[in-house]
Formats: sequence, C-alpha cells, structure tokens
Amino acid sequence: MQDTVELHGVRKVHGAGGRQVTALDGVSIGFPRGTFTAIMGPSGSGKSTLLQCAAGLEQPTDGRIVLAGVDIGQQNEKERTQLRRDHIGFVFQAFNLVESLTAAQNVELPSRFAGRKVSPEQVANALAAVGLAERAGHRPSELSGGQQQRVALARALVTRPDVLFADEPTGALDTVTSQEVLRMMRMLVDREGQTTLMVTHDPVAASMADVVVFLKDGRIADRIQLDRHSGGNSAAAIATHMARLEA
Ligand SMILES: Nc1ncnc2c1ncn2[C@@H]1O[C@H](COP(=O)(O)OP(=O)(O)OP(=O)(O)O)[C@@H](O)[C@H]1O
Repeated sequence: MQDTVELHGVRKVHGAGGRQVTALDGVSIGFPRGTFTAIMGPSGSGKSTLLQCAAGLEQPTDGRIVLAGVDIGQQNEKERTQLRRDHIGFVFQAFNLVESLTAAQNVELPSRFAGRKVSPEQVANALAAVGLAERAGHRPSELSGGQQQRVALARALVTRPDVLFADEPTGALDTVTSQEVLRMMRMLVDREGQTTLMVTHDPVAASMADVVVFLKDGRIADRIQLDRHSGGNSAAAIATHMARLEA
C-alpha cells in the first residue's frame, strides 16, 4: 500500500549565492498510514525543514514529495493550499490559541477561515477525542498548558486529516503535562489510526512513537523501530543514539 507521505530523493537548499545551506541532502523515506514517527537529530540537522517540505509548506530544491497520493511538486500554490487544508493537521510548540475564544470556538475557527463548515458535533467529537469534552466552554486562560495543547490537537484533527505534523509539540510543557499530550497522541494513533510525524528533541517523547528517524547533516543517519510491547527502556536507547550522533 502507498505510504501516506513519501519523500523521494528530497534536497532542500536554503539561501542563495555564497550563503547557501543544504538543509536536506537526498532524503528518501515513506511514512506508512497509521504509524507514529518521531524525527530526531542534532540542532540544524534538517528536522523542521523535513517537516515543512513533507507538509507542502516549503518546496524542495530537488526530489519528489507525495502526500495522500498526490505529487505536491505538480501542483500550483492554490492547489497545494487546498491539499494542506484537506489532508494535513499541524501542531507546534506554541499552542497558538485565541485567548478571547472558548476551546470549542478555537477548534472551529481555522476551518471557518478555510470556508469549510464544521458542525458542532464534529467540534464536540474532536474535543472528546482529546479528553476535553467537559471543557468546551473554557477559555485558554482557564486551561493548563497540557489542556491547551490538547485543544490545539483537537483543532488540528477536527477535519480528520490524513497526517498530523507535530513540531516540538511538548517543547513548552513540563514533564507531567508533556506525558498527558503524548499519551493522547499515542491513543489517537492506536484508536483512530492517525498517521503522525513528530519532530522532537526529547527521547522520552520519541519513545512514544513506533519508529524514530535520526537526521544528521540533512541525511537519514539511523532509524530504529520501537517494540511498544517490550516494556523496555526505549527512551534510554534513543538518548544513547542521539548522544552518538551529537558526538
Ligand atoms: N530559511 C532559511 N534560510 C537559510 N537557512 C536556513 C533556513 N531554514 C533553515 N536553515 C538552515 O538549514 C539547516 C537545517 O535547519 P532546520 O531548522 O531544518 O534544522 P533542525 O534540525 O530543525 O534544527 P533545530 O533542532 O535547531 O530546530 C540549518 O543549518 C539552518 O540554519
């Protein structure tokens, strides 16, 4: 079966003239439907660039990206915007919630901007899926950091996107609330088959994934498949891999 997201020989060079930086240097990888992949690597190794390219937010210099069966490179800007709206959800380190709106209104807002009708049931279901059914009427200031990030997750997932992209989703959270958000992301993969790509620096966060991909200097340096049922300490193994890459 075709992967939900595929990168074929993707190169991305930032800048021009004498200040060119090769952020991705021939990356080929597929992200199968229903899997949770963590992307790790030293600072500047190309993690965010990979996510931005895979999500169609940046155009690769070379290579091909296929998202939900569509070759992004063959599309014009308008078609790419539509493709993102139809197939992608995004969460970032910053929750980016509107303070004056309730959780439910925050979940609904981007779809409304995109001219897409989301029913009150869909909003309620999305909030229930992240365990916040009771908090629909609360404003961000009345929620914990973990709960706010879960509202952002509900907002990303209300349109049932093929892929969830998460760039350091727990970067602004403490250990306890990080776990709350990560457990929710894991559950969405297990229960809903939500294909998820997450960039993280945190080995504990990465240990929630099915696969950890390590980047170094814009290339895939390593890839480990995690056994979710082994009960072993995969976070420690991931940290060891990272230390080796950073050495
Ligand atoms: N818009 C840009 N213009 C020029 N260079 C850029 C741009 N964006 C990224 N780069 C460079 O490309 C390389 C990869 O950057 P990227 O942000 O993808 O790395 P990263 O692994 O996400 O890093 P970090 O962990 O520090 O966020 C870096 O050397 C960075 O300085």
